[in-house]
Formats: sequence, structure tokens, C-alpha cells
Amino acid sequence: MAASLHAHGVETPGRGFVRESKLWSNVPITLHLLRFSTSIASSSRLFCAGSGNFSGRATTKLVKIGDKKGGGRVEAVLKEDKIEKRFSDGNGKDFTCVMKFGGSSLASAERMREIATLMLSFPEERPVVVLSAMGKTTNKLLVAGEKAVSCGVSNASEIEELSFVKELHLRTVNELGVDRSVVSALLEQLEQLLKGIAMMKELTLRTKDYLVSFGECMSTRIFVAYLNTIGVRARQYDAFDLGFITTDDFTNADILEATYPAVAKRLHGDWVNDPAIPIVTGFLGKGWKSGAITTLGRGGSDLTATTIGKALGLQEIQVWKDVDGVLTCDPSIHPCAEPVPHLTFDEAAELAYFGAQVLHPQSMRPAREGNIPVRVKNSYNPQAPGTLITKTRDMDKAVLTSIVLKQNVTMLDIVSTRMLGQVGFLSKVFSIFEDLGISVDVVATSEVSISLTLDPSKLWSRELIQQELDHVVEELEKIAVVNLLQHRSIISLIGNAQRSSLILEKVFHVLQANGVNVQMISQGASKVNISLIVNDTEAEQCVKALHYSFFESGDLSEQILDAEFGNGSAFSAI
Ligand SMILES: Nc1ncnc2c1ncn2[C@@H]1O[C@H](COP(=O)(O)OP(=O)(O)O)[C@@H](O)[C@H]1O
Ligand SMILES: N[C@@H](CC(=O)OP(=O)(O)O)C(=O)O
Repeated sequence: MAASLHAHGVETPGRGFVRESKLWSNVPITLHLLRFSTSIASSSRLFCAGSGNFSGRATTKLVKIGDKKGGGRVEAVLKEDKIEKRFSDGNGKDFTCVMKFGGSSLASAERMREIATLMLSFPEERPVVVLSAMGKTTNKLLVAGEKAVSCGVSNASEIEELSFVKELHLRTVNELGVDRSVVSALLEQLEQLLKGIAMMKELTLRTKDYLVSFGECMSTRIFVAYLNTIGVRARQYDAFDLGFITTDDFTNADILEATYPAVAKRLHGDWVNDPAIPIVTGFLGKGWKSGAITTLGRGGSDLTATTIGKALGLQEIQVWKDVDGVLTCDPSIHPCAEPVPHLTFDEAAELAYFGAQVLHPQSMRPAREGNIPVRVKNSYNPQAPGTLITKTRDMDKAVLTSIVLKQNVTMLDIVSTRMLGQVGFLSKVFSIFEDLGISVDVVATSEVSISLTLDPSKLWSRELIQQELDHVVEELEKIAVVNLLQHRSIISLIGNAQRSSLILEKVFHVLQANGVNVQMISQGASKVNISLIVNDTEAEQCVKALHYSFFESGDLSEQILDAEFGNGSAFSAI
């Protein structure tokens, strides 16, 4: 039978008293008071009252506290099987940070155990934890849904991806020693849903969101059950019931302002009533009109984490990945990519927007608004310092921060037939895109022409199919001569705007040496980003050459920069 321990307060020589602190353990434990958050004076004794088995092999230690007013916070470390578990009584500020673990950090039972150990190895933190779906579950669910549309009701149960998802989650609960019932009902519902899709022969965006939500709903339930079995109090939350209110843009919903107070109220209230580490589903929300489950776009758990960080005004948002932080380029394109130690919110947002998979494009917004530092860390290598993202950073020595590649982009050259004046021309072109609901990425304009790119794989918008492209061209041809150029790539250089001339000089030198023609160039209003459009076939080679030149050759070492440009301020006038 699980032993439970309720430590009901702290007796002090003076009037000091800490309000109820509840500690549970299902194994014999040793309890040490870790710290008391107000000033420490004399010696006192932790005492237990009322219910619970705080006896036998569990021992108390004399502790030092001395808060005359009786406020403050008790924290204790329970030691058992080398796992350290930390509890707090919630007096004072409830939570210190958000810890978000992505699918890559949660691929198996073993990884879940490691994540629990990692999470509990920060005794000074009281985290809110956000989890994504295990491993590649979201992709598998989407493929299962597509297959269900055409496989027939009688074959829906046999869909390979459904079997994969079932097997992964059942194996994980078995290996973690938690009850199968934690996921069995959800797996049953998932199978029923796929049969429903097969019967209807259609997969709407709304159904897609409901379908993928099973991933996060299962991973969080398994993790909470596991934490409870090792004696850690944790509570599962589905974001759509926690207060995440979104637009009804299924597969790409926006978080509404009402979310912040709702989430704060619920998490705070529950903690005060019954402290337990909150484990929240990433990626999910509830549409404000439909009341249905929505998702925040692929990789949306990062946004869940920063939203909670802002809602609770926390000290830090930690995003745990499978890489040593934000890197100088995508490591799958160039293995010599290196971690970037420090980024601003603007740099990180630009990097994510232009396609670096490592962060969700919208995720920096709440962190920036709340001015809460974001730390990107590696759950496979927690010692690595990772990347710290803050409002400002010292840009004196910064030249280029990161190179981002987005492939398979469509480009349009639009030249006015001069039927409209200059102002009319630009506005007409953009209204055509607006009417068709197509987002434009990179733009370069002159008086009578516009070059721009459309992104067919944009994560948060629908796919551009050929028919739609033909329609765009048809509309534009009413006012312009249009040239559609497919299979292009955008290479985005995220860096120090104060050094744009130096960056461009170097870029053109590298591209010329590699015989690459740049088809379009654009510097965003944020000045953090310079984008170059090249052919898809040349893009990866370009990125490698640029990476070598900016990060590996030593040409831009700090000494050289100091000697050539002082502290960079010489460029600010440009
Ligand atoms: N500039 C970059 N820095 C770091 N990782 C990048 C970058 N560009 C692409 N990636 C890819 O992003 C992956 C991490 O993001 P993601 O898969 O969303 O993690 P998680 O699922 O854990 O949230 C890395 O494994 C890496 O392959
Ligand atoms: N599971 C969702 C949400 C998410 O954020 O995942 P990850 O943290 O693994 O990128 C997805 O795959 O899009």
C-alpha cells in the first residue's frame, strides 16, 4: 500500500508558521528540509500532524528556520533510489519556470524516465511541464487519418500507423510499470475515430486536430502516472480544458488573450488547494466559437510553453530538444553547425519564421511580451549550456548568427503593364493574395515590378496546390506580366543589422566563388534578416559554403572585427 506523508507545517521558537505542506511517498523516504525562503535565524523542528505514515523508516531532521511573521516557503528533498524529488508548499510564488519537452525527448519509456530524473534534478525549480506527443506520433496519426479516408471501414483497425501508435504507447506503459488503463480507453477512441473517418470518407481540418490531439493526451497521462508511481505528485491537464482559448482556425489556431488569465487562475488555484506538478498537453487548444479541439500549428508545444510562461510571469521558459540549442544552421544540412549561445527574441522569431524547425514561429511572441528569457537546452546532453534568448544582447562582436534554408519555394516575378499607377499596382497585387488567402514570404519591389516568394510548405497555412497557383497567375495577369518560377530556395541570414555591408560583401564573394546567381535579395524591416533566393539545386551547397566562410574559417574572429571595425558602431550610420 502506498504510504503517504503529510507535513503540516513548521514549528518555530517564535511565531513562525508555514501553511500546510503536503508531501507524499509510496516508498520509505528520508526527508530533509532544503531551504526556507525568508531569512533564517534559529533552530526549529519540522513537525508532522494529522494523517499519513510519516513513521518507521522515514526520518525528520532538525531544520533551521526563523521567520517571525510566519510567511515563507518550505521545500524538501526526498531521497529514494538516487532520485531526488522536490516539493514545495506553494506559499510564496507558485511556479518558477516552464519546462517543455518535445517529441524527440520523449520517444520511449527510457526517455520518459530520463526526463523525470532531469526534471527533478533542479531542486530550486517549481516547474510547469509541457509535453509534446511521443516521438513521431503526430506524423503517424496524420498518415493514419489520410489512409482511413480511402481504406474502408473494415480495414481501418489494420492501418499500419494505428498499430504503431498502439504498440508504442502500450509498450511504454508496460515498461514504466503503470496501468494500461491510462491509455487503453484513448486508444479505443482513436480506433473508433479512424473508423468514423473511413465511413465518412473525409478528413476535415477539425477532425485532423481531434485526431492528432490523442498524441499529447496520451504522453501527458503516461508521464503523470509514472511520476505518481515514483512518489512525485503530478497532475495532468489537457490544454483545451485548462483555458487555452484559440481562434477556430483548425490546424493553425491563434491563442486568444483570454487564455492568459484563465490559465494563470486555474494553475494557481489548483496549486494552492493541492500542490502537484502540472503536466500540460502542448500544441492543443479549444476553439472559442466551436468549442472543439484546435492545434497551434506543427511544433506548437513551444508556443504552449511560452504562453504559460507569460500567463504566470515566470522567471524562465526552458525548451528541451535533441540538439545543443539553436545552431548556426540545420545540422541535417551541415554537420558542422554550432550552438549559438545568445539570441534576441527578434533574431529567434526571424529564424523560426524563415523555417528553422527548432522553434515554432509564433512562440517568441508571448516570451517577448512578458520579457521572459527562453532557454533552449538538449535533453540528451543537459550539461551543454544551450541557447539563451532574451530581449537584448551585446551585439558588439556579432556578425552572423545563423543561416536558415527553406527549400521548394515558388517565386513570382510580376511586372506592371502600367494600366495602374505605382501605388495602385502594389495594392492590387497584394489584395489578390489576400483575397486568395495566400501568404507571401520575401518581397522585393521597384516602381513597376515586384518579385516575391510563396511558401508551399508553410506550416501554418494550407498547402498551395498547382490549381491555386494557376488561379493566382490568372488574376495577376489582368494587371501584369507574370513569370512563375518554381523549385527555388530562400537562404536567410540572421545577423547584426549594423554589419549588413560586411555580411553582404562576404556573401557575394562566397556565391561568386561558387558560381551561384542570386535571383532576388531582400532585407526585412526588422533588419535582422537578409534573404537570398537561389535555385533549389544549388541551395545546400551554398549554405555549406556560407557556413564555412562565416563560422569555420576564422575570417570573422573577434580580433579581426575589433581591428577593422572597432566595436561595430562605425556601421550604425549606414
Ligand atoms: N538552426 C537550427 N538549430 C537547431 N536545430 C535545428 C535548426 N534547424 C533545424 N533544426 C532541427 O530541429 C530539431 C529540433 O526541433 P524539433 O524536432 O521541433 O524538436 P522537439 O520535437 O524536441 O521540440 C533538431 O533535431 C534539428 O534537426
Ligand atoms: N506533436 C506536435 C506538437 C509539437 O510541438 O511537437 P514537437 O515539440 O515534437 O515539435 C507536432 O509534432 O507538431
